[in-house]
Amino acid sequence: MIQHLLHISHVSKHFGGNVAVSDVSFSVDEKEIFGLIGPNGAGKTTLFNCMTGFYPATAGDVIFDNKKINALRPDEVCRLGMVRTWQRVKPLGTLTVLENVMIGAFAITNATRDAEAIARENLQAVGLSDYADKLAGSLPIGLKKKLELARVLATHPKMLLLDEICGGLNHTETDTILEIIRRVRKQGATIVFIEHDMKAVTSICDRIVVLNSGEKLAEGTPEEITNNPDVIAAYLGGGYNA
Ligand SMILES: Nc1ncnc2c1ncn2[C@@H]1O[C@H](COP(=O)(O)OP(=O)(O)OP(=O)(O)O)[C@@H](O)[C@H]1O
Repeated sequence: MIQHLLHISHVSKHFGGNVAVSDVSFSVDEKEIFGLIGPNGAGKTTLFNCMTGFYPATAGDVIFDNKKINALRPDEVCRLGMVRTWQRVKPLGTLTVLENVMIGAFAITNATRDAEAIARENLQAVGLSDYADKLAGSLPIGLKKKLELARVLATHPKMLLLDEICGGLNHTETDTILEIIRRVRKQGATIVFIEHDMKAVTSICDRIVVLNSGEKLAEGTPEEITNNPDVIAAYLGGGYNA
């Protein structure tokens, strides 16, 4: 039976007088790849921050795996199985690639040997095994994004929140990341994906929510979203060709 793994219920986030997210509700099912799209400043990252304990929501509830997680800290949310990547990837540059991924693994084990084994497994999963001993700071952006994926995968998440994981990548790098995401879903994870690259979004997402000025503008399949006149007017532009 398909179950909602995540339920966002009437979530709002205000920064003083600035309403960044306004009364947004939607649900994500187990093993879905779910897209969160919208113009710059629409509130996508703020919503991720409210979901993962980095910001308290001003109003509303975040229910993950049947638990209300509004008041939890980011590390507590991570231990429950929801983990995020950052739009601007910031690995610990003076640690090796392996050590960076081990930090993720320490969310699920205290044993260094186990953390190393989990880290190596996930470096292999993203194709970074050959870079294990390199300093993370020395990697180009495409490999840093893969490192970011390996780090969150090492926490063995039920749900991954990916914030522009394809941002700044070329087509080949994007395709590789999308292939990894498909594989991760096949292995049982659920994915929420913030992305501006509409080709990537429509090729990988089962369903999409569109935010605009903090409000939910539309929800549907990629086909419904790319043909929605309100979404075309607010985000995709008149020249968009579904
Ligand atoms: N810490 C903060 N303090 C004050 N305002 C903030 C803060 N974080 C975000 N905002 C504001 O909230 C609104 C939504 O920003 P947010 O970064 O969530 O949008 P976004 O959809 O992720 O945009 P982008 O696609 O450019 O990343 C913007 O007006 C932004 O200036």
